[in-house]
Amino acid sequence: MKKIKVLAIAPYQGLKDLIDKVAGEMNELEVHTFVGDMLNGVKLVQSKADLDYDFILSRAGTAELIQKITDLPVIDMKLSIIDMMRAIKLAQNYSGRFGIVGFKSITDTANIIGQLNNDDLEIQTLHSIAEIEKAIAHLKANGVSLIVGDVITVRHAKKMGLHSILVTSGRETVMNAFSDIISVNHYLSATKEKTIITENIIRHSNESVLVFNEGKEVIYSSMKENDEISSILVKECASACSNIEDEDDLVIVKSIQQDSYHITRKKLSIVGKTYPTYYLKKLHSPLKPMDKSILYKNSTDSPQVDLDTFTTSNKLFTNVIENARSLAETDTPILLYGEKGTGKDTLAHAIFQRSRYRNKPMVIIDVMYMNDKKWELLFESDNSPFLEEDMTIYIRNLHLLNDEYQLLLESYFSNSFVHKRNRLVFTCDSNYSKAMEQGPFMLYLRNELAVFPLTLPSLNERKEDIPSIVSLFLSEMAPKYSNQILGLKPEALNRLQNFHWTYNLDQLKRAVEELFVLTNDFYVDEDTVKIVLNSITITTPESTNPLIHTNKTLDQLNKEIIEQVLIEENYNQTKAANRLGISRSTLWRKIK
Ligand SMILES: Nc1ncnc2c1ncn2[C@@H]1O[C@H](COP(=O)(O)OP(=O)(O)OP(=O)(O)O)[C@@H](O)[C@H]1O
Repeated sequence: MKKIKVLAIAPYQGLKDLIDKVAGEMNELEVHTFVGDMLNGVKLVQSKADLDYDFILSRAGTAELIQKITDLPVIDMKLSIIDMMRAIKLAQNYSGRFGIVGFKSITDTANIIGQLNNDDLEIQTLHSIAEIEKAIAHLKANGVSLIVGDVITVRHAKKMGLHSILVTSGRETVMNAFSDIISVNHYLSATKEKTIITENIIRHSNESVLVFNEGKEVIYSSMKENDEISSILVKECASACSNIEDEDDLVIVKSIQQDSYHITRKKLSIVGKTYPTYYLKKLHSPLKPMDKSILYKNSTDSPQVDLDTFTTSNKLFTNVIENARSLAETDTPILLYGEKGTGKDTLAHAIFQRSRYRNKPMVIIDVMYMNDKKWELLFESDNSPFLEEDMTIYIRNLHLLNDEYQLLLESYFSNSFVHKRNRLVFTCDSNYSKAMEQGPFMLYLRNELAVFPLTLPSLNERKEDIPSIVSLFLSEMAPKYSNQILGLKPEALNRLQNFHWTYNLDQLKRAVEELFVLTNDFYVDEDTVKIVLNSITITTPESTNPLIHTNKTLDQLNKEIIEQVLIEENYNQTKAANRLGISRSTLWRKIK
C-alpha cells in the first residue's frame, strides 16, 4: 500500500524528535520533519513544493500561515489542555509572577485552565507577531518575570531579560494529529477516486461539459481541444449565461464553420449558488449547417416576431391572429394556409416564439429544397430531427409534396410518435393544387392529427391594411437607402390599394423597395407607383418561382407550371392555355 507522505514543520528540535519517533511506529506514514517557526516555516514549505507530499503537519500560527500558501491539506497539531497544563504547572513552581503570551490557540486553552482552577492568570492574546514585544513589556511593567509561550514569544522574552517556559506538545498531541491525517486521507482518497472516475466518464463521452460560476468564468471544462472552435463555443455559452434567470433549461444549436453543435444548458444549484452547466455535442449530420432543406433555428437567432405586433384592421386577419395567440401556448398541430407571400412563414415563427417550446430550437424542413437523399435522412438516420423531443417541427411548403412522399410521411407519422413528442407546424399554399389536398398525408393531418387550420387572407382581401403595411415596409427599408421617404401621396396609396396583388406581401414589399429607389422626394407620387406596378406585373420575382426542382418528374413539373399560370391568370383557363401555347382541352386533360 502506498504510504501517506507528510511534510512536518516542528517549531523546536524536541518536537521534531518526538514526531520522528512516533512516525517510526506508524506503517501508513512516511514523515519528513524539519524545524521551522512562523517566520521560516512558510519558506520551508515553498522550497519543498515539488516533492509530492499528501499532507503538511504543523502547529498553531505556523499551520495557519502555511495553509494560505498551499492547496494541500494542513493538519494543525493543536495544543491540548494537557500540553498547556504541563506548562502552567511548571510556571506555578516558579517563585516569581508569571504571564502567558500567545495567539488565540494558546491563550484560549490557558483561559479555560484558569477558570477551572479558579486561578487569576496574567494572559495577553496576540493578533500579530508585531504585538509580541508590547505585550511582554506590559506584563514586565506589572511585575511579571517569567513568560509562558511558544517559540517566538519565548525568544523575545529572553531578549528582554525575562525567564521563559516553552509550551511543548506531548506524545498524545502528535498521535492525535497522525490519526487525523489517516482519517482525512481515507475520506480524500475515496473522493479523489470518485472524481477520477467521473472525469474519465466525461472524457470518454461524446459530450463536453463546461461549468461557469456566477461571475461567468469557466470553473470546469472537459473540452479536449483548445482551438478556435472551442473558444467560440465557450464565448457562446458565456453569453447564454446572461439569460440564466430563465426558469427552464435551454437548448440551442450553433453553426460554426462546417459543423453544427448541440448545446444544452442546465442549472446546477449547490448550497445556494447557481452554476450554469453546458453540455456540448457535435451533430453528426451529412447536411451543412446552412442547407435550406433541414435547418435548426434558435429563438434567439431568428428575428423576434411578436404576435402582438401583428396589427390589422381586417376582420379575417384579426381572427387568424387571435386564434394563433391562443393556439401558440398549446401543443395542437397547426396548418397555416394561404396564398404565396401572405405571411405564413412569419406567423409560424411568431407562434414558435410564443410557445413553451421556444427554449429549444425549431427544426425547419422545407419541402421545396428536399430531395430523395434528404428524405432518407429524415426517415432513416439516427440523427433525424424526427427523433427529437420537445421541439417545434415546422414543415414548410407542404403543397410541393408529391404523392410518393405524402404516402411515406403518412406512414412514418402513423407508425412513430413524432407528433406526440413534438409540436408540429405546417404551411401550405392554398392556391396550389386542389388534388394534393386529397393526398394521404393531407388527409392524415386533417383526420388523424386534427391539425388546426388557420387561413391567412390574401392581400386583396385585406386592402384596408395596405397603408399601414406600406409604412411598416418603408421604415424597415429606410436604413438601406440614403433618401428619406415619409410616405405616399393619397392618389399613390390609392393605386396600391386598387392593384390586384398576386404574390401578396412579397410583391408589395418588392414594389415598396422599387418606390424607394425611384423616389427623390419626401412623398411618393402616383406616377412613380404606376411605373412600379407596371414593372412588377411584367416580371415575376425570382424568389417566387418554386417550380424548378430536379427531384420532380417532368409530368410533375408540367403540372406545377400549369397550376402556377392558372393562379396568375385567376383560374381563367382560356388565358392560361393561350399563355402556355396549348389548347383548352389539353390544359383540362393535364390538370384533371
Ligand atoms: N405581420 C407582418 N408584418 C410585417 N411584414 C410581414 C408580416 N408578415 C409577413 N411579412 C413580410 O411579408 C413577406 C412575406 O411573408 P412570408 O414569407 O411570411 O409569407 P409566406 O406566406 O410564408 O410566403 P411563401 O408562400 O413564399 O412561403 C416577408 O418579407 C415578410 O417579412
